[in-house]
Amino acid sequence: RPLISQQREAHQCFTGIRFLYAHKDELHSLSRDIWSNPELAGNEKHAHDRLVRFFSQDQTWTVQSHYKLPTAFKASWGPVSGGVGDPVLNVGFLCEYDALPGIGHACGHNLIAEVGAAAAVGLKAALENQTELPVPVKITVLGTPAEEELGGKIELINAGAFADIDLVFMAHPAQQDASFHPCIIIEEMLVKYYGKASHAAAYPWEGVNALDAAVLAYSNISVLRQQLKPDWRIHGIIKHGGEKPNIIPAYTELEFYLRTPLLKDLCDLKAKAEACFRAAAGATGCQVEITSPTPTYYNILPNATLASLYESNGKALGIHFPEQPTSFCGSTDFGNVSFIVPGIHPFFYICTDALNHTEEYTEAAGAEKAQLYTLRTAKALSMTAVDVVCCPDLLKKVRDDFRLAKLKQK
Ligand SMILES: NCCC[C@H](NC(=O)CCN)C(=O)O
Repeated sequence: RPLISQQREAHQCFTGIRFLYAHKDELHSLSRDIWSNPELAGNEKHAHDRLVRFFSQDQTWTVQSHYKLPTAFKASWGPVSGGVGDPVLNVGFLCEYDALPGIGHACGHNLIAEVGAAAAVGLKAALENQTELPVPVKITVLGTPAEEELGGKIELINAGAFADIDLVFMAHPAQQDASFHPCIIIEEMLVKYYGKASHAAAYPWEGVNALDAAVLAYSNISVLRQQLKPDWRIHGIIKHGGEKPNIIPAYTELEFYLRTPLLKDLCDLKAKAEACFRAAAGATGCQVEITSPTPTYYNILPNATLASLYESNGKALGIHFPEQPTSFCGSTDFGNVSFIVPGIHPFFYICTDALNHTEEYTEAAGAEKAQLYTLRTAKALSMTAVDVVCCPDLLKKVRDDFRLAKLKQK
């Protein structure tokens, strides 16, 4: 690229970084407030209102609260630069903000909200007053609730919220920095056993024990696990196990998560798991009902160009990317987004060795020392967005990677 374009781009990045540095306390207070008021999937009212206020205070953002879902929102800015009538490039940033039952922000979604908001306002600062961008650029921030459960992004996809977005950026706290980690497919299974109550001492022979069915189901799955491929996962809990020791349980409920890297493997795993659940019903004489209450979360599609840009920008900011990042074997509804819009979902270190979904991670996600890493991640995302909006060749490569990654899934 001509030197003049590179210099202009470097200047834009610098402006974005300086803006984020100047607003670091405000950004920390945003995530700290969300962290102090943890809310479960679909109930993130406080976080929603806080983020809506954050964007509304700058009147250049157009903010839609309760956008398509009660606790989702949309904030849009632009378009800026480009010729009148030119197609607009709409750059999306995602904020998650749901917490976990009992342990608060143990997955650091308060920091995801901060990263998404910070990267968006950083990009806006970088692009403001630009008159020579190759295409007009618009920024859209989507508040995407209910990642830990329900699949808020999938509902937003189905409601058309991603239809006009061209690129999508978010980042997730973990144990290490990684520009890409695949995240695997997940399907939930809810299993209900119906038996018959009876006095457990006086007339046990009259009862049909739904807890026995649940225990057998749990054991069947544990035995099955020995024969599964190393990268498949199946794990669950007994959600309802009866009322009282002297009442033979007439009803029990289990919730299981099934995960595989490939969709075709998920079908095999589902069939094996169902056989385990039905066998437990047969052995105990219970009726069984098996459902999948939430939509399937897909694996994340890689985008090699975005990942390599993110790594270069991250390294320039001091981020260390291990050669072989240890695997984070979780799942996310961002996977579904990655199938419809080119995007990136890097992971970032937050100055702790604690593991996600533990109380120690909750502590770390609210700590001051996570801030340097969180804002550095936001800066790397903004810089990556600047690279793509300033260089049509890169945008083309990003789109080519997206098409190729989808083809490889078939
Ligand atoms: N019911 C969906 C669970 C998703 C959950 N996601 C994560 O832990 C990663 C991001 N929060 C999971 O168990 O993988």
